[in-house]
Amino acid sequence: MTDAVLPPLLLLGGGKMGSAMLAGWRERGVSRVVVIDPGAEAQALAGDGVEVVPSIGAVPAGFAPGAVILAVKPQMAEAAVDGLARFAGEAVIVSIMAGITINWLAGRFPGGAIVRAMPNTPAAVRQGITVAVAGAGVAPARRALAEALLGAVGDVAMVDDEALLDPVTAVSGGGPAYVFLLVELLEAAALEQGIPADLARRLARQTVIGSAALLAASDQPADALRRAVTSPKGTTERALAVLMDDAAWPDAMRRAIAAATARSRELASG
Ligand SMILES: NC(=O)c1ccc[n+]([C@@H]2O[C@H](COP(=O)([O-])OP(=O)(O)OC[C@H]3O[C@@H](n4cnc5c(N)ncnc54)[C@H](O)[C@@H]3O)[C@@H](O)[C@H]2O)c1
Ligand code: PRO
Repeated sequence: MTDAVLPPLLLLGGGKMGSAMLAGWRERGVSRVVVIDPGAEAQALAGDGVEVVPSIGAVPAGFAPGAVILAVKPQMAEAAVDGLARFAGEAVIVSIMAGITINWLAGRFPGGAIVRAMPNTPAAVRQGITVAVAGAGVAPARRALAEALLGAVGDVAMVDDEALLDPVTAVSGGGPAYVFLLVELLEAAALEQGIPADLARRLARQTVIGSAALLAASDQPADALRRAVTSPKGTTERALAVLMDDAAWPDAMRRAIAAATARSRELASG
């Protein structure tokens, strides 16, 4: 399905994630996209078959999208989807909003085919990973279209259990933030050890970029790649002993993921 011709699309919210996905659909040769976004910045998305309108009322008359993608903040979902239900007869509804459940969406798109998904920002460079779940009774062709739209920006895993979306949001949805924090912390620690600022930044960035590329290119798991860096009685062993002291890093990561998972569930309950 990933090479299939994409139908006209309606995108609600052309912010960070919406615009990243739009770039992927453009690469796949989508013919027409209407983006609803009242923000001035979204105007930059217009051109080459993409129209940007400020409200649902301004969607061109007769426009019949094959999919409606919901990419506004969960807190504004209620107001933002008002008036969109009329598209649900023809279109699959794909939501990427954190914590917004299929049940909630079914209340706003009665009888609609709904797919709930959680992508991440590496989608902007087509290196994302999205986990998605289709609502009950979504026809295979609509499910496949949703998968193709999400697959335009990276890997996709379809699952059957919607409850998985909360920990997925914590792990891969927010995951890039934890990696970028690592870059920030590495840079700060380098500065503290007297490395000049421009070199500290270069070292921190390229270490994470290079490590990710090595992981991608290698057939070895992460722990083997870690061991390959860690010489017995060497410097890395000393550093890892600090990070793992009292299970500091494992414990912090466990608590962080549990906290984000709980927040995703909170968003779901309103
Ligand atoms: N940023 C991430 O890492 C990430 C990852 C996965 C999922 N998500 C989900 O994607 C959604 C969008 O997040 P984002 O980071 O792109 O946010 P964002 O703030 O960058 O984008 C939201 C966009 O919605 C627009 N908007 C506001 N009100 C609107 C309305 N009534 N109608 C249409 N558009 C409206 C804003 O102008 C903005 O451009 C959220 O629900 C979030 O949970 C985000
Ligand atoms: N960003 C969104 C949030 O922080 C969802 C995952 C990544 O809520």
